[in-house]
Amino acid sequence: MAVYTDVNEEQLARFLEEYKIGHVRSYKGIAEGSENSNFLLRTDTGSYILTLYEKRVDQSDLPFFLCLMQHLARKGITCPLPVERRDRQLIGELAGRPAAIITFLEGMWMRHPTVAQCGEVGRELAELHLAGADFPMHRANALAVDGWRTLWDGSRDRADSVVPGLVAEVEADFAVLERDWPQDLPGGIIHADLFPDNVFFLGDRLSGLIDFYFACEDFYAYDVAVCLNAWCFEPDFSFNAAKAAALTAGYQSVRPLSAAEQQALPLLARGSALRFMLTRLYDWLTIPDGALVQKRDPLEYVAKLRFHRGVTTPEAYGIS
Ligand SMILES: Nc1ncnc2c1ncn2[C@@H]1O[C@H](COP(=O)(O)OP(=O)(O)OP(=O)(O)O)[C@@H](O)[C@H]1O
Ligand SMILES: N[C@@H](CCO)C(=O)O
Repeated sequence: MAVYTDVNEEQLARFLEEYKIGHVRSYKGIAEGSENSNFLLRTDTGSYILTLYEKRVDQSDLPFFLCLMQHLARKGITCPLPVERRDRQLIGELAGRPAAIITFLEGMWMRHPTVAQCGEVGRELAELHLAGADFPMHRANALAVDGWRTLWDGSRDRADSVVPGLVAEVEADFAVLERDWPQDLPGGIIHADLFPDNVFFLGDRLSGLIDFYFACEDFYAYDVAVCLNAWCFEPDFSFNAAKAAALTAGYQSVRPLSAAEQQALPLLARGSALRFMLTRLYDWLTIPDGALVQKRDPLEYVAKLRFHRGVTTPEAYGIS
C-alpha cells in the first residue's frame, strides 16, 4: 500500500488553486509503488497523478527528477509531463509534504513480459539515453559502488541469517567489483530503475515510462545491465537468453554498444544484481513487519547474482 500521507478534500482543493487544471472531480490512493504516496486525480481537464514525496526521497533531488521528466517528454519520450503551477514551479506542498502533479499515462505494466516487449524496452532505453544527452542538470548515482558498501555495512552482520553463506559470497563480489569496475565507459542520464512495473504497454507497443526517482548520471551500459536483470529472468529465476538477445538488439538498433561496453556487460550485470540485492536485503532486515513499505525479496537477486558470476562474455546476453 503506498499512501503514507492522507489528503482531505479541502487540502486538495486549496492545492489545486495553484494550478490551471480545473477543479477536482475525484481522487483515490494508488496501492502500487512503495516510495511515495500516489493518487489518481481526475479534474475538469483530465487525469493526473498526484505524488506526495515521502521521507525516502531527498527533497533536494526533486527539481532534478521533475525537470528531467519535462526535458524527456519535450524530446518525445513517452514519460509523464510535470504540470506547472501558476507560478511556473513544478513542486508545491500538500499535507506537509512536497508534492507534484504529473500527467497520467495510458497502459499497463506486464507481469510476464514477452520477448517482443523486451525488445521494445531496449529500444526505448536507448532513446531515453539519447534524449537525456543534453539535459543540463547533474545528479551522481547514490547507489553506485560506494553506496553499495554503505548498505552492506548496515546488513552484513545479519546477512547469513537470510541466506547461509551470503556474507562470504558478497565479500567476494565486492573484491572483484571494487577492483574491476570500469572507469571510462560512455555515460550520461540513466533511468537506473527501469523494471517492468515502471514501463507501460498497450499490447506490444510501449506506451510510457514512469518513476524517474532513481535517475542519475552513470554508464549507459549499466542501465542496460539493470534491464537485463529486471526483464530477462523468469519467475523461477532462470535466465531467458531470447529476452536478453531481444533487449540488447532493441537497444543497439538505436544506440550501438561499443566493444568496451559489450565486454563490461557481465561485470555491470553482476554489479547491478548486487545493487538490487543489497537494497532489498537492507529493507528486509531493517523495516519492521507490518510497516506500510513493501519489502521485496532479496533472494531473487541472490539468484541473479549467482548467474552473472558465471558469465564471462557478452555473448551470454545475446550480443554477437
Ligand atoms: N504518470 C502515470 N500514469 C499512470 N499511472 C501512474 C503514473 N505514475 C505512477 N502511476 C501509478 O502509480 C504507481 C506507483 O508509481 P511509482 O512507481 O512512481 O511509485 P513509487 O512510490 O515511486 O514506487 P516504486 O519506486 O516502489 O516503484 C504505478 O505503479 C502506477 O500504477
Ligand atoms: N525496482 C526496485 C525497487 C525500487 O524501485 C526493486 O525491485 O528492488
